[in-house]
Amino acid sequence: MSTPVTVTVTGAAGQIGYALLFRIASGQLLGSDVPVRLRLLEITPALQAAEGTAMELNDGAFPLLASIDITDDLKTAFDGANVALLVGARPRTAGMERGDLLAANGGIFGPQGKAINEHAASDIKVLVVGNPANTNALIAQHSAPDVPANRFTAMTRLDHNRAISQLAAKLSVPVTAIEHLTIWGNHSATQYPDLYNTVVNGRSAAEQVDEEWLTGTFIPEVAQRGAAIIKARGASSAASAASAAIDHVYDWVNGTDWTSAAVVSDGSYGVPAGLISSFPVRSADGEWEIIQGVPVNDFSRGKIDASVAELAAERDAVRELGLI
Ligand SMILES: NC(=O)C1=CN([C@@H]2O[C@H](COP(=O)(O)OP(=O)(O)OC[C@H]3O[C@@H](n4cnc5c(N)ncnc54)[C@H](O)[C@@H]3O)[C@@H](O)[C@H]2O)C=CC1
Ligand SMILES: O=C([O-])CC(=O)C(=O)O
Repeated sequence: MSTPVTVTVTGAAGQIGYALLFRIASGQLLGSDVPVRLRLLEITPALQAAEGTAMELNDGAFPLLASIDITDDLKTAFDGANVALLVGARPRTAGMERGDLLAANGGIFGPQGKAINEHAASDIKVLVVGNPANTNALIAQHSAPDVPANRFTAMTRLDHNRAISQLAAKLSVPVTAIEHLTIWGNHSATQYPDLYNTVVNGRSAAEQVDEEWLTGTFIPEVAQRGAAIIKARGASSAASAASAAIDHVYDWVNGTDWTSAAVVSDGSYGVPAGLISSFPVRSADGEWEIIQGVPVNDFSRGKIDASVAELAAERDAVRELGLI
């Protein structure tokens, strides 16, 4: 058994937290031989609910769960953290303008980034799940100038997994037959799931589906899947979001040849350096690397540019608000 890894989860009493914490405790986040210390950050009124979740975690008698701390204090939450899952965010409510949403989230992700800068372990890895995830990650990253920028990531793995599932169903193949799928851009309705570079049983996926399905069904259904889940369930995706967060961190720590993650752009594929955008990535030795040389055709170029333009507009808006 290795030494325990400290994992901080914000918004721990929320829906995603409830699905996520049990999977972390069971060893699925880091590996079946890695003990974890959980730090649960919540706002003060939700501390009691977080205590309830902690009671249930204890009742799971997980062999890998070394300790659980519950707090509303940022320093306590991030002190010595090796992995931070930033799930808690301010949701958009009726009548709220986009600027208000960004400002409210700046008030959460700015101080959390600062606390990570000051108190987290030197190997800290951050995954932002709370929406708008890419721009919340950008705010946190800018508030942590001493942490390497590439430690801040945002989640597009749920979109990636949704796209794999939709394609597998369409082609009547198992999900394991699908390789090299990429989500580009923002975790929003402008995201672009790219089938031109996706390979299924050794052949291009785009060649195995008709163009009408690709543009008229697949792309919008992947991009709007979150809204479809809200309509059907009466609540937003929680277990699937938690599952994708597990996949993202597991692959970051343990390595993968190809997946999708929103990482800080180095200018690859014409995405302005500094934006946190989804790319095809691989991971080795605990570091994401943007996969180079993926062909981008004219159709893909237009879709990627549109999503990246939205990210740039969000960046400009938070810059105007003084959040970065
Ligand atoms: N990137 C992605 O693919 C996905 C992102 N999401 C986003 O994840 C976020 C969480 O979703 P749910 O768990 O369903 O929401 P939820 O509303 O059930 O839970 C959020 C929790 O965060 C807490 N919270 C709020 N502000 C906080 C702060 N400053 N510090 C610590 N905790 C705080 C709340 O008290 C609440 O318990 C939302 O922003 C949602 O839009 C959801 C699904 C997919
Ligand atoms: O819109 C939401 O809160 C949920 C979300 O991001 C998704 O399901 O992709």
